[in-house]
Order: sequence, then structure tokens, then C-alpha cells
Amino acid sequence: SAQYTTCLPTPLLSSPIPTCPLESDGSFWSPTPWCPTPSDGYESGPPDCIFTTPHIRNQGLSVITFPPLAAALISPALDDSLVPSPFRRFNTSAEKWKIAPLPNRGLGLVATGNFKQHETIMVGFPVLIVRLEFINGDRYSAKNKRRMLDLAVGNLPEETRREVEGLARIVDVLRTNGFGIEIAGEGHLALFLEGSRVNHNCRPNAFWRWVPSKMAMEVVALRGIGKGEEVAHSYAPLGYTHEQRKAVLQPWGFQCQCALCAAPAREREAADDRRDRILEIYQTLGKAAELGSVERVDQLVREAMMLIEKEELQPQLVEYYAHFARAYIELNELKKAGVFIQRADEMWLLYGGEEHENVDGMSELWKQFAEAVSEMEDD
Ligand SMILES: C[S@@+](CC[C@H](N)C(=O)[O-])C[C@H]1O[C@@H](n2cnc3c(N)ncnc32)[C@H](O)[C@@H]1O
Repeated sequence: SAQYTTCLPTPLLSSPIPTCPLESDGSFWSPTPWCPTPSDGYESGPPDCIFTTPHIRNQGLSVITFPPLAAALISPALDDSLVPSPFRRFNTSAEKWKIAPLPNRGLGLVATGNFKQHETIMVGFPVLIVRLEFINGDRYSAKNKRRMLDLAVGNLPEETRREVEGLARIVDVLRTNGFGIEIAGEGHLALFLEGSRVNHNCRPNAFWRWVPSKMAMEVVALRGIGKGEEVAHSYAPLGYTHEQRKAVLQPWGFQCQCALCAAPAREREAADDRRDRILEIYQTLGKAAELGSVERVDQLVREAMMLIEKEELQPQLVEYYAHFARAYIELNELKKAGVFIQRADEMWLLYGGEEHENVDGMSELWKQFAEAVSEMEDD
């Protein structure tokens, strides 16, 4: 159990390594970060360390990750006095939800008031963030992983610790209840106390997004939600057929009891047919040049939008609008392309927030569009 001394302020190092990311930040974490040596044969690269800040958001946060990534987390988002009130825990008289028991699916999130489409329902702050490859990889033995996770949870204040332990065995909890987030491009699993209680629905009325600058997860209404309704998001990618969803949900080990899965076979098959057709249109539009005519593209675009609406898959429009735009660019129908790029931009903002994951993808698409416009002007 060696300390990762090169990155911690220590009186034994008279001149700390200047690029060390924790050199000035070591004092932020308490107790002092602990960095066990990885298993034999896996020592190269930085170790995973346990970092805890015990008071933040009234609940504390423990992180298991590389030191530079922990350093990257230290930002104004971690200063309770600097984040706006919706992003503080126990903020709020304004909360319109409760965690309550539901038939056949344990606890879940239930609306105690009405929500408009796209209104934020719940804001959650993680209590535990763990590097994905720490969990999935072999750098630490299963025993050491468990020990480190127990210690990370053990460092948290008693009340938080009890709530986390109430969720189940911690490794399983992370795998089934953890939300995938990125820190400086590296995948991590984040555990939220109340957020972990949100159940799955194959035709969800909500979605969640990670807001890096606030270190928070937001659950947002996909459509209007009435008082008393359960709020659920989809654990599986949207748009999958019944069989595909079953395969993706298998690791969670439950039989989905949502309305779509419980619907009569004929209804489910009709939904599957629509979902298959949406995908088929996507593929056909990927070869727009072969379609030859703008009218044919118009028809397919209209059909896809109608099916997406029918299947309540609106968040997929972010990707579909961009795809329509690319098809129109290919056929030099630039006015329509521009309209769809604009809409894709708006949808990304709506569903992903200002810091959405496709900022680069969208600017690439705008660039492609600008090039097509200038080529056309040259002709
Ligand atoms: C992330 S937890 C959600 C909170 C959980 N209900 C609880 O009481 O802690 C995921 C678990 O909830 C249950 N669950 C979630 N959605 C479900 C659904 N649509 N049908 C049946 N069970 C579901 C399953 O047991 C699943 O493994």
C-alpha cells in the first residue's frame, strides 16, 4: 500500500515535481488520498487512488480514479457557496418528487406535482465516482477492489454511508445503478442516492443528463408529467425493438414490467415494426446520392419523423436531424440542409444542455455545410 508520494505534498520532497496535478490540491481531499499499488505486472501508469471530500452538498463525495483526473474535478462546481441553489442538496421546498414503493419494481421516483415538457424534475449530486476501468479491468484484484470501494464509502459521513449501504453490495450497485459519465474523456461510473432509484421504462417520460460544470445529474421531463405519475428513464438506448431491449437489459437481471413490454404481443410487434422501419430509413438516407431525387428524401424524412413521434422517440431527433441534413447536403439541397442542422443544434441543447457531448460533431456539420454553400457559390 504505497502512497503516490510524487503527487502529494510532502515535506520529504523538497521540490515537488512541478507538473504534479495534486501539488496544490492535496489538501482539498480528506483524509489524505490513498493509493494502493496495482497488482503485479500492472504497476505502470498512475495508480487509482481514493479521494474523499466529506462535506460537500451535505452528503460528501468519494472518488476512485487517477490523481490527474481527481485534480481535474476540483472546480467551482465543488464549492457549495458558488453553485446555484437548484444544484445544492436539500435545497428545496420546490422539489416535486418523492421516492416511493411501486408494484413489482421496488422503489421508484414519483411526481408529487405537475411537470411541463423539458422541465427539470430532479437534480442529483454523486456520492461516489469510480473509474470504469478500475471496476472492469484487472489492475487490482477483486479483493482489493472491494476493499478500496468499502474504504471510499467508509470515508463518507455516516448518514450518506448508511444510504449507500442500503442500496446493496457496492460493486453490484455501481454496475446496476451507476450512471456513465466522463471526466477529462475517461469513462467513470457515478452513484447518486436518489437518482439511483429511478426505474427503467422502454417508453420513458424522462431522460437524464450530466452537467459537468455543476457536477450534477439532472432528470428532465420528456413530455408533460402529471402528479402521481412514476418518472422513469430508459436504461437501454432508445429505439430498440423488444428483443434488443431484452438483451441490453439482461445484465440488470430483471424482467421489464413497463407498459410497452406488458402490452399485448400484437401491439409490441407493431412498435417493433415501426422501430425497424425508422432504422431502415436511417440507413437508406446514408446513401442519399443513390436515391437520386430530393422528393424521395423528403418522403423518407417525413415518414421517419412521423414514426419517431408515434414511438415517442423524440430525443433521437438530435441524431436524425443531423442525418437528414447530411442527406440534403449530398443532394445539394442546401436550404433544407440548413434548416435541419439548425434544428439538430437546438435539440442537442435541449437534451444535452450547453455542454452536450456532441459540440464537436455539430461544429463539424456546420463546417461541412459552409463548404457545400461556398462550393455552390463558386459554380
Ligand atoms: C437502478 S434500480 C432502480 C431502483 C430500484 N427499483 C430500487 O428499489 O432500488 C434498478 C432495479 O429496479 C428494478 N426495475 C427498474 N425498472 C424496472 C422495470 N421496468 N420493470 C421491473 N423492474 C424494474 C429492477 O429490480 C432493477 O434491477
